[in-house]
Amino acid sequence: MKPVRVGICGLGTVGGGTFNVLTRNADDIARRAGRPIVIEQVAFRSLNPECDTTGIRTTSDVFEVATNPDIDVMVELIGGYDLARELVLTAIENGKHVVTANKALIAVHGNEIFKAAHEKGVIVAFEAAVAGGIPVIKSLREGLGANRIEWVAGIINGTGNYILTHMRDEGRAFEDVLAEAQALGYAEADPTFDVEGIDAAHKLTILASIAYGVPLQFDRAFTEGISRITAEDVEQADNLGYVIKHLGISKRTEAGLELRVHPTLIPKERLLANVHGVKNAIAVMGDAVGPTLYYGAGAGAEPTASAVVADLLDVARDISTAHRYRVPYLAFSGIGDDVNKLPIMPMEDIITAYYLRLLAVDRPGVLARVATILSEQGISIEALIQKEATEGELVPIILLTHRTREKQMNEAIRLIESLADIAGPVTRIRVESLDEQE
Ligand SMILES: NC(=O)C1=CN([C@@H]2O[C@H](COP(=O)(O)OP(=O)(O)OC[C@H]3O[C@@H](n4cnc5c(N)ncnc54)[C@H](O)[C@@H]3O)[C@@H](O)[C@H]2O)C=CC1
Ligand SMILES: N[C@@H](CC=O)C(=O)O
Repeated sequence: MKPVRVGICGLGTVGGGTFNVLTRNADDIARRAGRPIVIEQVAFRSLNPECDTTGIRTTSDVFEVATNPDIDVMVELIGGYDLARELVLTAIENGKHVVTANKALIAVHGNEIFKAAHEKGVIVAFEAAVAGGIPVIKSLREGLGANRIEWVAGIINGTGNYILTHMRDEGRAFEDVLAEAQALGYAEADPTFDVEGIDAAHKLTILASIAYGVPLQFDRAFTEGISRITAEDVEQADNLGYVIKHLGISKRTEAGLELRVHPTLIPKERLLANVHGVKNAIAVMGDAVGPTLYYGAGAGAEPTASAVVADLLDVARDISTAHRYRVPYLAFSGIGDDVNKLPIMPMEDIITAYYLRLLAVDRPGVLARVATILSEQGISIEALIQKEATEGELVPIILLTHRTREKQMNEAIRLIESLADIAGPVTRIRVESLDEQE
């Protein structure tokens, strides 16, 4: 059968991995796809020393690939928003299928890109955009296609989980572990995307769109990163029986969809609490199947390449089918008026339990004043740790609350921070028991 001809744009971590996996496993891939998948052209700024491009057409102009009539599928691995958008739209305009690992691109410009692809009858596949090598998009789109999805929750940033794991287990400094994750090729070009939760919010936006059949709404996601987590929080969470993980959480509720990314206390015995290093794990609850869990490498050259090449295999199989019969890539059906109108809930309406850490002046009555504020907001305390005070020092007070509405907690924190006995901002970490979820 006629080969599928691929053009790769970008030969960095993922581009290099994709090039090497496609080359090394060419025979197996051809057997699985029913036809060979060949690299026709590669565009890069500087050659990746791990890739032997001998005999392959190369260029420094990515648009040469997007417009090359000898190419069936363009693989976008340059990253970023604007140039990648222009490149992908050019490839679509030129009738090419597109495979990308670029979650920023899909989360922010996906609605426009899918509309263009739908009109042109081409495929835009993006398995590698969420959770590296874990086939969670395929699982949601196809394996769980019979289910009404109730919630999706998971660790979806490998760099962040790598940092939290090594800070906890080895007591290492944040910056030191981040530099290591960058050297290993896990981090984004701008690592603030990893540590401030933006990358995870991109991924959660994509997962929610597929899970519930809603348009991509990155601008509605609540996003908080791990940069303010201290060693003290990690230790106190441990004392209370919890582990701090950075989670993306999306739940279907009667009021709409929750879409939130933030550090979270999870009970130590939960599966997600035991996912370490660069590994990601996503739990999905379907009404028919119940809870399911997807686990594996969330970043890195060849794990991510595994997902990119899986998309190429899908494209190779799908292009022999009329496009209206293909599994829709984004939501439930074509891009049009029939999209699901489930609203994204305001963060103020989210209900969860909280871990609070405050620094208090050691004076009689301070705890009573804090407890009164919480009680006046209808918030009850589940556990409390107050450390011994040393003369003249501020005392950390750790509180674990029962579930309450975010709006009430915002007001309680505002009032606590205004007390003369309290120094500095209150640290708040949300708690997910995941009880009803696993
Ligand atoms: N590194 C990882 O583990 C993962 C990365 N991704 C995504 O994959 C994409 C690529 O990421 P990495 O490979 O890590 O980045 P990278 O920075 O290692 O590679 C990007 C490559 O594209 C090249 N490039 C950029 N603009 C170009 C242009 N105009 N013309 C030619 N070459 C150009 C750069 O020189 C670089 O070699 C990003 O969208 C990223 O979010 C997704 C999953 C995992
Ligand atoms: N920077 C990302 C790469 C994969 O998506 C991460 O660390 O998860």
